[in-house]
Amino acid sequence: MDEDTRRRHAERIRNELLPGLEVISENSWNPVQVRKMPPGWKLLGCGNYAAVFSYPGDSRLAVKVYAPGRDGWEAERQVYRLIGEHPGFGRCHASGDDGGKRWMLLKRLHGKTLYDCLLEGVQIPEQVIKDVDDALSYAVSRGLRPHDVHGKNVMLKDGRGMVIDVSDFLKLESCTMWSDMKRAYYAIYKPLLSRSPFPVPAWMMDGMRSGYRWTRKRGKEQASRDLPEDASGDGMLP
Ligand SMILES: Nc1ncnc2c1ncn2[C@@H]1O[C@H](COP(=O)(O)OP(=O)(O)OP(=O)(O)O)[C@@H](O)[C@H]1O
Repeated sequence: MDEDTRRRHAERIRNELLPGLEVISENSWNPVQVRKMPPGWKLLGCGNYAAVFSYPGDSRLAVKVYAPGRDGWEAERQVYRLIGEHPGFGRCHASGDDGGKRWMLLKRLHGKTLYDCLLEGVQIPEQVIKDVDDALSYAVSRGLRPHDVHGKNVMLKDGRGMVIDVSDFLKLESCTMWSDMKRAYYAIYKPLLSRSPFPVPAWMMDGMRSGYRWTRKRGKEQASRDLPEDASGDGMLP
């Protein structure tokens, strides 16, 4: 995207979207809420930190606006700068902080998250796993540490996989979510579900997520107990 186009989009976001927009976050463990939104802009989704909108008149673009009081904007900008252009990731074309309203103009991603594929019984090809592996190796080669890569943060589009959330890639602690996900894919999904996938009920997905969260928490507690006393600071934990 050239500099003029970038400036034009930034002005439109500044003048048309931000003045009529109210995104609030009550806490960091629940999705933000959009209280007010100007006409013509449509909500694509809410995370715990930010809301993402479609860009009127251009289906290749999306605008992410962070809720006041939620950090992550600076780190996410930095990660996108380091990633540059790669088919396994989105892209940030421009960003700004206008009177505390922090936004990013992103490449809009069209597709289905792996979580939704399971819920809807959509087949997840092995290529997705390979694409995400490639993307994460590339991220590591750029000095990043992939973090929080799980079924809701990986998208399937035309048989290919893409990582949609890179906001935690500067965190120092290691994260096993993607290797756990891959293990489940090869041990359970590929032999049992990949040939004739069926919709996995939401209650079962929620049960698996809770079980997984509980196992991770137990693992971390165990690891912290196993550390020698002078090495038990949080930064040492996996
Ligand atoms: N580039 C994009 N194109 C289309 N939709 C997107 C894009 N980025 C995010 N979304 C949608 O917006 C939702 C929220 O975005 P995202 O997960 O990045 O927010 P967040 O607050 O940073 O997330 P988290 O709660 O994981 O920290 C996503 O679940 C997805 O539905």
